[in-house]
Amino acid sequence: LFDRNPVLRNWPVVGMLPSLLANTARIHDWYTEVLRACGGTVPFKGPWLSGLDMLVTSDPANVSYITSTTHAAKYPKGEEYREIFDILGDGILNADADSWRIQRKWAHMLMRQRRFRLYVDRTSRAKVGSALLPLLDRAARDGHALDLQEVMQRFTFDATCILVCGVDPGCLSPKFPVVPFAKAVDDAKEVILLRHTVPRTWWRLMKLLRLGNEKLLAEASDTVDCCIAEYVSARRNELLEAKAKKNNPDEQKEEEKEEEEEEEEEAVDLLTSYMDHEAEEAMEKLKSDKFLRDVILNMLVAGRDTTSSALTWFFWELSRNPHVESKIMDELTRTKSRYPKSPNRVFESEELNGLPYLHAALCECLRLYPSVPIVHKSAVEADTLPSGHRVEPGMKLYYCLYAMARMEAIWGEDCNEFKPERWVSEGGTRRDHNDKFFSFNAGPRSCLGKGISFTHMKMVAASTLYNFHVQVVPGQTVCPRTSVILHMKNGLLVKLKRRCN
Ligand code: HEM
Repeated sequence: LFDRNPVLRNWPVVGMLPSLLANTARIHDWYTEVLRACGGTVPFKGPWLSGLDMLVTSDPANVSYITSTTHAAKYPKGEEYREIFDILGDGILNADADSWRIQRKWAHMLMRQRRFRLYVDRTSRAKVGSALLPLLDRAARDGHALDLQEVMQRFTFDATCILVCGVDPGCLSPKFPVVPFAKAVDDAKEVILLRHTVPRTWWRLMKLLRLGNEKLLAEASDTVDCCIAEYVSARRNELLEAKAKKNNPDEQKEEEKEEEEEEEEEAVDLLTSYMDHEAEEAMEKLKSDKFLRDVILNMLVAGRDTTSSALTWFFWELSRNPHVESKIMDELTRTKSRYPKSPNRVFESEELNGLPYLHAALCECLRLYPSVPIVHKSAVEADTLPSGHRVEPGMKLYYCLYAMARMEAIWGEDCNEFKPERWVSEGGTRRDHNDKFFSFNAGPRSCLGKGISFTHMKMVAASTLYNFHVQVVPGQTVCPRTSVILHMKNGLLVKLKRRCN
């Protein structure tokens, strides 16, 4: 089949690698074409003895199987993934087995606490009101074009840093400053992508010698370590001071008085939650500097680019579907602001819960543009997938979510269209797409930040749309970049116009 298949040819010795290399620049669309032509699952053959063989699938039955509670342990991230993403240390994104289980348990517990959820609501609202809207307002008054992708990346870097470590790095300032921490994370991402395209022995050698891209990665890693160490030590000192105050009866009384006056419920970032947790004994290992460094970096990586990618594609789709924008505006204008005289309306988290059409439009955006377009797994034992394909121990498995969204057999003839109605039911949002919507992964390794990301996305989308009309500058080529995250290749230039509400 493959030898005759025009989209994926299996050559002697080099296998299917030439086809892959020829299509790297449009990898997601190419995988879509290949998977359509091959019925949804295809064994990819790399060059002989290269270890590049893998099974690529967009079959929802396979993905449900691989991610299910019963089978997930047979399909971990694996050693190779851990080595490529070594900058993530032993963090949750990189971990398997017991290490993953313990981290997942604690992260899940701390992220579900009311004080953390309050912190997410308050800080994202504050960031939208104090940084995002003023920046858009200035661009609207000056009439100059902005790269919306850059704006969204800067917003989510700050917002995620704030909720993870309680520090605002100030990326989203009018002059778009270079923030070493953010730059280091970006540099690391680029080099990690390149590691996927060269033989392992080659980049291992470069790493050992600290040469070329590997030198850049090593420097980025040093910067990340340095910045996080500062955050951790600052927070430790603050907590020590707070504890000392608590032990001093006079100061404690003063504090209680202040707290009564403020009458605001406590809200804290994730780092403080880890350090301040009552189960001191059990948490001792989890409070080490190395552990906290890995938690911070993994959460930051998990939360930042995923949310900004979704928001950028969302505004692009609205510009192509004005009827969807009108429906969202209808929904937004039906809600009443508590501060009608404020020049920039920032939505409150309670208001965001009552916007089913906006929710549906964001789900539809994540269906067509899954922020993580390809998810990697590796098999630990022999198995047969629901599609009938055989899996061997050590085999790599890729599931392509971008391709899955574009399969008529899965989403119907209109699969390529942006249709929020797919997600609307009489009672609100439809829940019956769980068997084919995997943008937040599924099963025991499903995304822990889904709720946070919806808070961020809705806060940004509602507040931006309510105050401004976002006009995409015509004549741009909009397509995905070849990256582990579904960024736009050339960014998205927009102009803003203030709305008269
Ligand atoms: C639109 C936004 C987001 C999308 C589409 C998304 C998607 C995903 C996906 C596909 C995975 C599985 C990745 C894999 O196994 O390789 C994942 C895992 C994860 N996500 Fe998200 N994510 C988003 C936002 C966030 C945010 C804001 C946070 C937290 C700040 C977060 C925290 C995590 C964590 C901790 C995991 C690892 C879970 C585990 O392995 O047990 N995510 N996410």
